[in-house]
Parts: sequence; structure tokens; C-alpha cells
Amino acid sequence: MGEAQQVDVVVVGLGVGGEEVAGRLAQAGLSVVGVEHTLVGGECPYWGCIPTKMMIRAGNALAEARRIPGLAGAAQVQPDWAPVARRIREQATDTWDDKVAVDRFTGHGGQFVRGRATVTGPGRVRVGEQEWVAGRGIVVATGTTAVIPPIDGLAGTPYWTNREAVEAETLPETLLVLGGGAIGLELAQVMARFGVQVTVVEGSDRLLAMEEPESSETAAAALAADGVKTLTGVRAEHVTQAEGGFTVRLSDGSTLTGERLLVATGRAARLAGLGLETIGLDPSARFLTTDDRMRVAEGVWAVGDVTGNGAFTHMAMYEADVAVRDILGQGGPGADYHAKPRVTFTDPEIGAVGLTERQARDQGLDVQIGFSSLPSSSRGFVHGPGNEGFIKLVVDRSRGVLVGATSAGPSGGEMLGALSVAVKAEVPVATLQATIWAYPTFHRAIGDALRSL
Ligand SMILES: Cc1cc2nc3c(=O)[nH]c(=O)nc-3n(C[C@H](O)[C@H](O)[C@H](O)COP(=O)(O)OP(=O)(O)OC[C@H]3O[C@@H](n4cnc5c(N)ncnc54)[C@H](O)[C@@H]3O)c2cc1C
Ligand SMILES: NC(=O)c1ccc[n+]([C@@H]2O[C@H](COP(=O)([O-])OP(=O)(O)OC[C@H]3O[C@@H](n4cnc5c(N)ncnc54)[C@H](O)[C@@H]3O)[C@@H](O)[C@H]2O)c1
Repeated sequence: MGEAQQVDVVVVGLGVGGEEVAGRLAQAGLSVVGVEHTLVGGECPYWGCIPTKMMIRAGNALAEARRIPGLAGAAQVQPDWAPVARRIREQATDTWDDKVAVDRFTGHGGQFVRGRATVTGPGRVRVGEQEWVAGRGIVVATGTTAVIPPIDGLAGTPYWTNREAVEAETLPETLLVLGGGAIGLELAQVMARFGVQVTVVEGSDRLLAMEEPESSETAAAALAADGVKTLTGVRAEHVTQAEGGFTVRLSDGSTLTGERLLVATGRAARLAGLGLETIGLDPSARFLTTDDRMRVAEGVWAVGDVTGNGAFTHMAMYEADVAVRDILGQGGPGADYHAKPRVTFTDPEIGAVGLTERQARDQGLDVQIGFSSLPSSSRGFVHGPGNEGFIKLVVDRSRGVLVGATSAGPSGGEMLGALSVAVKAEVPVATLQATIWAYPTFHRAIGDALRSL
């Protein structure tokens, strides 16, 4: 091995978070090495947010067309996956080619290295025979990978994760989905709208178990309306696979069969084999714990899914900004997680920010709940079919501010904007109640929920 090259920063993993950090530091004039072993951009553009939201856009178009009878005449809907697969291939992923992203980084002056990085000591990173010494430090942004549960018989079968589901050129006739979280539900609903017979198996007693119980009920009703069968409180115990597909035996003794099996049972940080022990960190930790400047240790920062602060692209971008400002000594606000937004893009969309009612009560807050139902609002009434949803507000009565909120509905994700500002800025409930909410919008249901307090 030759002499180690002296640089300012090495960024390990150029997904959403790492690409942002590496690009901005290079633009600022630092000597930056960015290492990526798969595709620059990471999960979100190639197998996550973007292609799955293209699928959802297509599924929602079908669902909306099916709502024409009774509203606007007659419509014949013939689903075809080919344009969806084509759009993902040609528009979203460039057939899973990251040339544009690599060129953008090198255009900023960054040094790009394709390969698997390992940390070999303080400030030291190696890829194959090349080694660098980073004077300012290392940024770890290695993201997460799908968790494959240790179910008897599962390993070695051609199960799908999100990656195979996104790359599918044709759809199966039947699909079994393990996991009723965001990935499982978004993909289950889309596939069902394209005519696939889908069954979701969720181990806990409700779908979207981390969100409000009302969100779980809304999601379950929406999936049922699309013909998805959902089983909760049961776990897969045994899997066999043969030519015709998969057979899954569940903890209640029943069996399910499906042409394809999608495993969507959560994500785990990619920390194994990174060499974290060479810089005094625990390589078996679930996540890298950061301070409010995204520092893990002296000269080590971490951003994105790997920090465990919420596996969302907006969190990776947010943390990247904090880390960049810290590395460049620019100051500004530290990371603050009290108003984390998230949206599950089922139809209806289920958006939430801050604490759920349960979390607020567990923190010992003096909780007050506001609630309104979308179908009972003027806009919901006008909208008719597809108007399901609600607003739920979690108020800290002693401080008179919202600490959390959920907005479920046809534009649940968009309506979350106002609620995110309210939670983040701790807008007094009295001010929110004195706000004029335009008529007849969906977001006026926020006013209804405030009035119910
Ligand atoms: C199906 C699906 C749908 C999603 N939808 C949404 C959504 O709608 N909205 C949303 O906000 N979020 C969504 N997410 C989550 C979002 O994709 C992630 O939060 C985001 O990609 C995290 O970015 P990251 O940079 O932390 O990690 P990643 O995007 O995972 O990038 C990490 C990169 O590091 C590389 N790497 C790992 N180890 C090494 C190493 N040793 N050497 C070199 N390179 C390495 C990997 O190859 C990878 O490219 C979705 C995720 C999935 C799976
Ligand atoms: N719209 C979005 O922003 C979006 C979309 C997709 C993914 N994501 C991100 O990716 C993360 C991962 O998504 P996910 O859906 O894989 O994980 P998740 O953790 O949200 O849900 C996984 C579900 O699988 C269940 N489960 C675990 N083991 C099981 C088993 N053996 N049998 C049956 N059920 C089992 C869990 O109880 C859980 O409800 C999300 O939490 C989110 O951060 C975001």
C-alpha cells in the first residue's frame, strides 16, 4: 500500500446525507474524499422515496379514476405496470446509474471513490489499497439496510425487499407482505390498486404501530377498501418456497401462499465491518449516538439514518446541514428533534409531527386532545369519495402549545406543514385558535380540531 493521502474530510457513504455533506464541503473549498460502494444518492432516489412515490402517484391516479362513477360519469380503468416501471427506470433512476450525481460531486471539486470504506484509526479511512488521513475528520453516513428477520426457511429464498419491488418490471398475481410499517403499507396499497392480491402480516397488534391508534385504524380501513387483507398480532414462523411461490406458516398455525414475498420489517444501520472499534466506538451499537452538532467523537460526525433519529430523507438533509455548519465553523442552531415530521404516503396520507398522545402522556405532560374528522368538514363533504381522514392535536395544557399532531387525509402530508410550524415554533394555542383558516379547505379542519379543545 502506498503513502496515505492527506485531505480535510472523508465522507463514508454518499446517500442523501453523505452526498449533501460531501458536496457542500467541497464547494466550500475543503479537500473532500467521498466514498460510495453502490450509487451516489443512496436509497431515496434509487429504491426509496422517489420511485415508490412514483408508484403511489400512479396507484392514486387509478383510485381517483375509480371514483368517477357517482361523481362525474363513467370511467374504464385498465391498470398497466409498464409505464410505472418505465418511468422509474428512465426518469427516476437513469436505469440505476449515478453518473449525474458523481459528476455533480466532482464538479464541486470533490474526489470520488467507488468502493467499500473502512475506518482504520482516528482520521484514517481505507478503500482497498488506497488510504487517506483526514485532518478535520470523518463523516459516517452509511444509512440503513432492510432487516431480514430470522424466520425459519426465509434465508436463501428469493424474497423481495424494497429494492426488488422497485425494480420489478412486472407484478405478481399475489403478494405476501411481512411488516405493516410505512414500506409495507405504501407498497401493499399500490400493488393492490394494480390488481395484485395482497396480504399484509404485522407482528404487533396494529398497523403503523408507532403512530396514533386513529392512524392505524385509518390505514387499516383504507387498505381494506383496496382489497388488501391485513393480519395483525401474528408473526411468520416458517417459510418455504417452490416454483409456484411462497408458503408462510404463521404463529396462529394458519398458512398463507403468495407468488412473491416482500420483507418490510424495519431497517438496521450499516455499521458492521466499518472499523468503528479502531476509533473507540462500539461496532455492535444499533446506531451512532450524536450530540447536537452531529458529533460522535473527536473528529467523527454522523448524519442520516445511521444516527437513529428518524429514517427519513428530510432528517438526513437536516442533519447534513448541522454537520456542515459545524465542520466549517459557521455556527447556527444545533439539531433539535422536538418537531420531527413524517408522512406515510398511503391514500389517505398519514402525516404526523412531534409527539403522539401516548408519548406525551408517557413524558408526564398535562395532555389535552383536539380532534376533527375530515368527512364532517365542509371540504370533506364536498370532496365525497376518498375524503377519509382526521386531525388530531396533542396539546401540553400547562404551556398552552401543541407538542404533536397528526393530519390524515387526501392531502394529509401537505396539511402537516402548518402543524409542523406550530409544533416547532411553539405557537400558542390561543394564537392558533384566533387564526383564520380559509374556507372550504381541508386545512380548515385544523381550526375545527382547535375548537374542540
Ligand atoms: C422503500 C422506501 C421508501 C422511502 N420513502 C421515504 C419517503 O417517502 N420520505 C422520506 O423522507 N424517506 C423515505 N425513505 C427513507 C430514506 O430513503 C432514507 O431516510 C434516506 O435514504 C437516508 O439517507 P442516508 O444518507 O442516511 O442513507 P442511504 O440513503 O441509505 O445512503 C447510505 C449510503 O452509504 C453507502 N455505504 C454504506 N456503507 C458504506 C461503506 N462502508 N463504504 C462506502 N459506502 C457505503 C450505501 O451504499 C448508501 O448508498 C424511504 C426508504 C425506503 C427504503
Ligand atoms: N413515507 C416515508 O417517509 C417512508 C416510506 C417508507 C419507509 N420510510 C422509512 O423507512 C423505515 C423503515 O420502514 P419499514 O416499513 O421497513 O419499517 P417499520 O419499522 O416502520 O415497520 C416495520 C413493521 O414490521 C413489523 N415486524 C417486524 N418483524 C416482523 C415479523 N417478523 N413479522 C411481521 N411483522 C414484523 C414491526 O412490528 C413494524 O410494524 C420507516 O420507519 C421510515 O423511517 C419512510
